[in-house]
Amino acid sequence: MYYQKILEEIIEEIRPTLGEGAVADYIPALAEVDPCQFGIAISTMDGEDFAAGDAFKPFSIQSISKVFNLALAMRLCDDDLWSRVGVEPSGNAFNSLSQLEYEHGIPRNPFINAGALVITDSIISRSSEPVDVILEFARSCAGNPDITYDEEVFRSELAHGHRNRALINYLCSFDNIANDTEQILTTYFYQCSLAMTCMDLARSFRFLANAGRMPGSVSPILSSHQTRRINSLMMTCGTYDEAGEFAFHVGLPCKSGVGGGIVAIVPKQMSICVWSPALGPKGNSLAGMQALELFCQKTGLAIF
Ligand SMILES: NC(=O)CC[C@H](N)C(=O)O
Repeated sequence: MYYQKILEEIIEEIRPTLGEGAVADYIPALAEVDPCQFGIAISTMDGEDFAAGDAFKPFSIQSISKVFNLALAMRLCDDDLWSRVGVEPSGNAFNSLSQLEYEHGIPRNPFINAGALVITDSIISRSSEPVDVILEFARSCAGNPDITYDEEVFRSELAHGHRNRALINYLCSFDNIANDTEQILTTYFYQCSLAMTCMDLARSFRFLANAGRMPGSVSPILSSHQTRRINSLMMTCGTYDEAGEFAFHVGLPCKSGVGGGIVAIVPKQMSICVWSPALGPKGNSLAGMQALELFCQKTGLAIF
């Protein structure tokens, strides 16, 4: 009940600021979401779940899906990835084009859009039905067979994803794409449109807090070495050009999405997901970041 009380306290403290910031309107379907919603969920290593607010309401996970995709790609073709995508924070917006030019088509990391497109491309090279494979992976991580893609969000992004289309063509010009660009975009927009709840996401990412293994499961999803690498990338690159602020104020590996969700990992203890759709200027949920900071202050949990 200790954690439940903390989550309730956080909601009370956050409530006056809900709605500050702006929803991501460059994807029209996301512009219609009520900005004042807020949910938070925790799933611990000993199998306890805690939730408050809108924690059971599905939302568009957007770039949080890049963690699923990186984990899948590391399972399928780990060694091939790191010559095609870097591991440094970009210091630029997640959808920036300019850095690709002077870095010769090698995206800085797998969590900016250019890097995620390369990762999706590598999954397509190894699987005949990538859209199904990604959905099945998300469902099995969450332990929820009802998770689906949100077709409206998918179609909205497919129709308006001009920057991603520019990025993939640019990557092609540097010979860093192996498959059909429309198939990669379709797969990427589907993964971004996954609709999941805070509770689904908190459960899904417990393997990242537990050396690659879901608590209670015998078969690991990733090795402990691979898991450490994903956590490191989340810490340094998971919230784009705000990763320094997150490390400073929160102190946990985090991954955000423009749907307003943020997942955070407390190694060996739990996975946390917060969601509130209104974003700050770097594309991260404002209330979500505040909630994670409050959580770490109240519990003293942090990796340093
Ligand atoms: N940061 C994000 O969540 C961005 C994901 C979004 N689908 C895009 O490609 O722009």
